[in-house]
Amino acid sequence: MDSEYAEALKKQPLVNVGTAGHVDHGKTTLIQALTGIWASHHSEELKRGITLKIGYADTAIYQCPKCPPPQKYYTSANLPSDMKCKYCGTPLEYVRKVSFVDVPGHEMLMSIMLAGSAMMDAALLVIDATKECPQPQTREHFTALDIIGVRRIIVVQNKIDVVSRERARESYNEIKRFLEGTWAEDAPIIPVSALHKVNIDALVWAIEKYVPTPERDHSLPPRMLVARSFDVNKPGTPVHELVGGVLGGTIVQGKFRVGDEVEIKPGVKLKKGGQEVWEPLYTTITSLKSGEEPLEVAYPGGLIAIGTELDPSISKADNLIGNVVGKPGSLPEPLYEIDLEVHLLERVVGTDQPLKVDPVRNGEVLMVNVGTMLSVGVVTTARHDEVHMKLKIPVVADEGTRVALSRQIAGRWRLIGYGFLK
Ligand SMILES: Nc1nc2c(ncn2[C@@H]2O[C@H](COP(=O)(O)OP(=O)(O)OP(=O)(O)O)[C@@H](O)[C@H]2O)c(=O)[nH]1
Ligand SMILES: [Mg+2]
Ligand SMILES: [Mg+2]
Ligand SMILES: [Zn+2]
Repeated sequence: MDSEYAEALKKQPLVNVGTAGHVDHGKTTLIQALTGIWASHHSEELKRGITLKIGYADTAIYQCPKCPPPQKYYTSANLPSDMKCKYCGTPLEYVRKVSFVDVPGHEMLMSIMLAGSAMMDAALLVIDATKECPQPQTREHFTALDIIGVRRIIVVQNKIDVVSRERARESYNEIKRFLEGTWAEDAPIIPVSALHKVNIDALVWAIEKYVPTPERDHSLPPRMLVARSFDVNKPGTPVHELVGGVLGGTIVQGKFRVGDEVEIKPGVKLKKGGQEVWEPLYTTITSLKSGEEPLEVAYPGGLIAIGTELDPSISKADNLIGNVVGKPGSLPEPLYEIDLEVHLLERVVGTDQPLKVDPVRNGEVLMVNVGTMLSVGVVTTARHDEVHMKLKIPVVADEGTRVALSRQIAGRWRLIGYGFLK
């Protein structure tokens, strides 16, 4: 391990754990129990009590070297101020930082869940023990994790504070039956109360056991998926004090350094001779941050904020969501048309009653999720599993990348399958 990476282990999370699950099952409450942070703070989210955007919160995990698991585990959310074990008084040891990516469960917000899952190394599938399992978005998010390739999950059976012992057992059996015969059949199931912070140490233990920090090849050309973008200047800031646009996202490979030249693709939309075209942006990284921690070099893991010299009006209000950041010349060309090898699900799982998935038809409009990019396109040819589409917003991805496909059914986008980019 090089010394720069050893330093990064102390400063930034190097693993992302996401949430998944039906609306109101307690995903954001669980992230708060783990991190101490309410990750869903936009005014509209607070007003409506539902998560609308991708949320983030980091936590640091500590352990007591003397106590057994799960009691030995602590997080930033319950760290004693004297940094000593509350059972035996031994000074606690730092283990690692973990970043949590919180997604909405509402059926209307499936595209945001798909973008969020592009950033996850593992997921917590949160299931409300008071409700029969599976609920529609329990099924749909579970399928999405499979499609995006997040095949490391911990099932969190939540709200055990409000169920009888009998219902808890029944709920456990429903979960077991739901997972039976799937890739997640042996996933651990941890009962908790996110609201009352019961058994959270057992969940931290499961995260330590089942979600190791991924080993990555840091020599790959760097790439970041943009999940947020901002103008961080307060209104009325004098021109000479303005700072450039900020991009928030997760690095999927390689590492970025302050001072690096970068390209951002597909970039910004322009009109040229009546045609909409996207022009890449070029800029220099002026700062890097993981949470509040300034970094010289940033590795995959957590939400990294990249400060740039871009005109902040370009990056304001999440304008650059879905873009990919890399070294100039290293990113694939934006694709305005795509060829896909399509694999449809047998059933639409996000509806109340699962429906059969009809084949892809010529002329129909599909929603396409690639990384954090959301686009829609018209199918121009569909022959068996070969589909050609014209996209409204171009996507930037390598050959072989998995693309999630959704179709409007009764006014809602429903996941129907995936395709490989040819
Ligand atoms: N009794 C009880 N209530 C809980 C628990 N966890 C969450 N809740 C409540 O369930 C409701 C929904 O919680 P959220 O954390 O917003 O659920 P969510 O899954 O993030 O919801 P969306 O993001 O909108 O899908 C809130 O009223 C929480 O207080 C729990 O362990 N016990
Ligand atoms: Mg939420
Ligand atoms: Mg809610
Ligand atoms: Zn102890």
